[in-house]
This record gives sequence, C-alpha cells and structure tokens, in this order.
Amino acid sequence: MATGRAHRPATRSRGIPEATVARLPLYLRALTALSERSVPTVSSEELAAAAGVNSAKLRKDFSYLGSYGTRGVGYDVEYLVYQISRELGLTQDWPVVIVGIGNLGAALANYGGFASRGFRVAALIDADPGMAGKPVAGIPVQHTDELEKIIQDDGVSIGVIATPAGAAQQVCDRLVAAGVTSILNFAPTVLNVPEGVDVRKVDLSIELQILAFHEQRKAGEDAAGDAGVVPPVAARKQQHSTGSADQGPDGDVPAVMPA
Ligand SMILES: NC(=O)c1ccc[n+]([C@@H]2O[C@H](COP(=O)([O-])OP(=O)(O)OC[C@H]3O[C@@H](n4cnc5c(N)ncnc54)[C@H](O)[C@@H]3O)[C@@H](O)[C@H]2O)c1
Repeated sequence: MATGRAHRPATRSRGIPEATVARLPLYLRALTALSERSVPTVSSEELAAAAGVNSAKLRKDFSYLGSYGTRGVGYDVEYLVYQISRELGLTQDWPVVIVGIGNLGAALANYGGFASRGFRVAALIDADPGMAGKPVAGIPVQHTDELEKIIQDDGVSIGVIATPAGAAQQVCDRLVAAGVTSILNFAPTVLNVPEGVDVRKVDLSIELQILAFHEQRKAGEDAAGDAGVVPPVAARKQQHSTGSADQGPDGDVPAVMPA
C-alpha cells in the first residue's frame, strides 16, 4: 500500500467517512445503469444488491448525503445520481495526465470509461524520445521534458503513473512539484508524497494473491470435507464473509487501495 498523507483522517472535512466515500462510486455505477433503463425509483434493498453492498450500510451512507428516500417508494434515481456525482466532484471536468505509455498506459489511454465519468485525458507523457508525437488513442504522446508545462497550462491536478517502479518516485516528485495533488499509482512501489497530496494505488497482482489465498483455503476445506471432517465454524464464517470482498469497499479488500 502506498503512503499518502502522513496522518490521514478517517473522516473527510464535510463529515463523510472515507469508507462511505469509497462506496459512492459503486452506488453511482448501479444508479447510472438504472438511469439508462429509465427506472425512476429504487429501494435501498434493490440498490444495495446492484451495488454489492449491505442495505443497512447503504442507508447509513446515504444519510451522510442527507438522502433518506421515501418510505414505500424508495430513492429517486436521477436525484441520487446528481447528489453522488456532486459529492464526488464529478459535475466538473477533470483533466488527467498519464505518465508511462507502455502496455498499461496505452490500455488506460484507450479506456473509454474515463471520459464518460468526467475525466478527460489531457496528455500522455513518456520518457522515450522515440514515442514523442506518436498517437495513442488518438492523442500524440509528449516527452517528459514537457511535463511541467502541460500540467501548468492545462491546470491538471490528477496524475496517473504507469511507469516502471524504479521511475515512479521521480515521476511522482515532478508531478507534485508541477502542481498535481492527486496521484493514481499503478507502479508496484510505495510513493512518498508531501502533506496535502492524495495517492491511490492499484495493484491487480495483490488482488489475485488474495484470491489465491481464498482458493487455497477452499481447497483445504474440500479436502477436509472429503475426509469427513467438518470445517471449524470460524472458517465457515470467514468463507461467507469473503463473498463480498471481491466487490470492493463493502468487503474487507477494496479493489483500489487507499494510500
Ligand atoms: N497495478 C497493476 O495492477 C499493474 C498491472 C500491470 C502493470 N503494472 C505496472 O505498471 C507499470 C507499467 O507496466 P507496462 O507493462 O506498461 O510497462 P512498459 O515497460 O510496457 O511501459 C513503461 C513505459 O514507461 C516509460 N517510462 C520509463 N521511465 C519513465 C519516466 N521516468 N517517465 C516517463 N515514462 C517513463 C517507458 O518508456 C515505457 O513506455 C509497471 O510498473 C508495472 O509493474 C501494474
């Protein structure tokens, strides 16, 4: 897990806990799907199931937004989409730079989901002079020499790092010095940032390792079952609770880890 702010409060300034903030994108994704189907209202149970979250937790989360729904009717889908988008700061356009345009950086640049969620890829930056000017996802790659100018000219506050691990800290330092205050780090390394800079780390191999742990545990239980041994209660409970872990922040293991 990367280091973000040295002493990060568990609650954001407006009183919404970090765990709730981490679930808002899950609600938004489920609500957007309902909105696309022109569904006007949704019950907390239906929405909780669609988001992969416990319904009591959902109601508590929405109470932080001041949204309580109407008894017997549920929540107004369009209004909740608006409320959550506003809370997440998605009602404005966020220019994002991606640094390191190799396999992963190019895949991220080609991902259409950023634009539809309010994130505009402002620039693709790479240290390889041979890549400068070559288009990826229709955007010409720019050399790292341009990094500071791009960030300042475009008012970029979010940077994505997809460089090899050895280059990530130096790239991070340059991004921060140029004015970036939020970093999404894909490189498998811990980044040190000054106070006021948020880092989120994505590591798919860690997610796979956690799944491997559960696979191993299930295989052990199957073997015990074949031998006529009943698994201990604690193990069975744990097996049940991991059912939500793969669905993000409602479980123990968010897909994207906080700093
Ligand atoms: N988090 C995940 O789940 C996940 C998944 C895949 C890869 N990764 C990581 O993402 C990173 C990129 O992987 P990849 O397969 O795309 O590698 P890659 O070698 O294909 O691409 C790396 C790119 O970074 C560029 N680069 C190197 N140093 C740079 C610097 N100082 N400034 C700017 N650009 C620089 C290189 O020129 C190259 O184009 C690696 O750290 C890898 O471990 C993470």
